[in-house]
Amino acid sequence: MEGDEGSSSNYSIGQSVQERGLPRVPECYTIPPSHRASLNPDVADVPVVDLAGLQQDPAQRSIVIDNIGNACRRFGFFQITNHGISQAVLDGALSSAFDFFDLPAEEKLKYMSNNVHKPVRFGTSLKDGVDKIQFWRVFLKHYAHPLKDWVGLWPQNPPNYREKMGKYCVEVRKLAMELMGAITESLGLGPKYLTNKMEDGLQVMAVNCYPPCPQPALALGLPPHSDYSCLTIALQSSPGLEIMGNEAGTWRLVPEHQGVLQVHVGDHLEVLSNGLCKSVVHRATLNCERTRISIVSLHSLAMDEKMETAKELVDEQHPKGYKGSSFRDFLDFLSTNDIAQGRSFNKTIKLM
Ligand SMILES: O=C(O)CCC(=O)C(=O)O
Ligand SMILES: [Fe+2]
Repeated sequence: MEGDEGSSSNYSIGQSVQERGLPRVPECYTIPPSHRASLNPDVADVPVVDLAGLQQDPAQRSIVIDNIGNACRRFGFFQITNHGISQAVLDGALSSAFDFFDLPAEEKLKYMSNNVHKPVRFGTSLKDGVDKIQFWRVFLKHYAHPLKDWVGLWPQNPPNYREKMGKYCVEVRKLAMELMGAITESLGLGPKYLTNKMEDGLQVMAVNCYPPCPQPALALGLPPHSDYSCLTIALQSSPGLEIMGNEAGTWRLVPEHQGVLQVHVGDHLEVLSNGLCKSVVHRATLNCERTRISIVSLHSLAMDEKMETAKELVDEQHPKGYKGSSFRDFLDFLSTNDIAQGRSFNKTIKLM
């Protein structure tokens, strides 16, 4: 997530839960009952948008654009099929991520850092010893666009990580650009409204690994948050993502469909659209059986480029609801605020 909560651990990351011999978790260190996940969650009824029509005649294209626009306004979230990224590329990215997290701890700890400004960093929310396991996740984050500027800093191990993850990053970015065009078109701003700014924009990959958790009902993988991006595209190895329904506090599990990708409206798209699109609040839940990986591609404007509300969407009835902010503003906020404690950058940029 573009927001995380410290990164230190006494665990030797990559060992199985059994090898770590984790004790049971004292109640006082688990998340409060009101924030715990159900082990039998309701399933979300979220749109699955078939992107094939985007390449077809104008009538087909406008149906797909309407579907995307409606999903962004109603849910801030949708899933996509026929997105053009082959199963082999998706599987390659996932397997290189699994291989990375399977490496011996020393190899991963080379990238360990708490500094949120670092372009490549490894971290963990398995906090400070065996007691405090509110959040049960290890992650690797790295910048990805332009690939040639960053790929040389990515892990050299496993040996195919750069190639397999690099291929996925390039393709998923192309897809994000296409989706952003469709979304700005659905807002009446035209398909090229953000193209130039997105060309120079950031792509940050959050590769998350949630090892099996002995008590998944007492912890979470990631706390509730919305992404500080324009648009996020996520690929997961198995279910675990939950989104908040329109009624606050109602969590729904995103159902699994083979080959499908998940699209989240991020805070910056909410700002651009003057609140017409809502960034989706989501969290990652855990299970006790298998490791889950999610590969999250966050797309935003350049580091110092402020996202402002489109003036075309502001009038007397719809006054500007947000102040402009850049990705760097967010990182600065993150380095001094603990998002796991409920601090949200999004709230600080709302004018009303
Ligand atoms: O693991 C997931 O499905 C969610 C990850 C996420 O929300 C993030 O990295 O921002
Ligand atoms: Fe997220």
